[in-house]
Amino acid sequence: MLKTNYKLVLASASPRRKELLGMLALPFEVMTSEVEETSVQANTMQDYVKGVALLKTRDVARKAPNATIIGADTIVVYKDELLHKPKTREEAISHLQRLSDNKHVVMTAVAIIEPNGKETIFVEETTVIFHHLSQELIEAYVDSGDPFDKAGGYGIQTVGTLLVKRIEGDYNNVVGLPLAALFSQLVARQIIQFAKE
Ligand SMILES: Cc1cn([C@H]2C[C@H](O)[C@@H](COP(=O)(O)OP(=O)(O)OP(=O)(O)O)O2)c(=O)[nH]c1=O
Repeated sequence: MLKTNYKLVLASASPRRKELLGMLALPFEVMTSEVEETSVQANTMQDYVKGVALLKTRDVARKAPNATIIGADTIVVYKDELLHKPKTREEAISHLQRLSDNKHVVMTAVAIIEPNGKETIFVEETTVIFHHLSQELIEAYVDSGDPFDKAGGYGIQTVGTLLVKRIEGDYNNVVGLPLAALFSQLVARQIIQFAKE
C-alpha cells in the first residue's frame, strides 16, 4: 500500500516506537544513538523535546547516509515540571502522586532527516487526565516495575492504562510516536508514496 524510495531508519531503542512504525507496513531498520539527552538547553518544553529528538536523529544520520532517518523523544509535563523516567521507587511514587486526580501533557517531538540533509521537526501534544490514585494503588503499580523505563513513570499501553481517566489527542503520541502526524509529514515531503500493489 505504501512505498519509499530511500531506506528508512528508525533512530530509537524503544520497542514501542518500533511496533508503531511497523504499522505503516514499510520496511525499516533500527539504529540507536548514544547521545547525552541532558545536554539540551531550551526556554520552552517544546524546544527542549525538539532539541533532544534532533540530537538523537542527527547522531544516527551521521552513521547512515542515503537513508531517511526518523527519531523521536517523549516527555511528560505536569504544570511547568518535566517528569523524567523515574530512577528510584521514591521518584516513581512522587511522579504518580503529582499526576493523581490531575491533568498533564505528553509531548512527543519527531525529527525526520532526509538523505539530502533536509530536516523536519514537529511536536505533538496529548493531554492525559488521571483518576484519583490511592497510595496503595501507586505503590502496587510502582512495585510491578512498569514505570521505570517510561517518561512520567507510567505506560498507557500496559497496566498503567488503569490510571487514566481520559485523554485529549492522539493515543499513539502518549506511547511514543504520533503515527498519523508522522504519516502526513512523510507523504507531504514525498518520502513515502501510495503504491498500487
Ligand atoms: C507516558 C508514556 C511514556 N512511554 C515511554 C515512551 C518512550 O519510549 C519513553 C520516553 O523515553 P524516550 O527518551 O522518549 O525514548 P526511549 O529512551 O524509550 O527510546 P529512544 O531514546 O531510543 O528513542 O516513555 C510509554 O511507553 N507509555 C506512556 O504512557
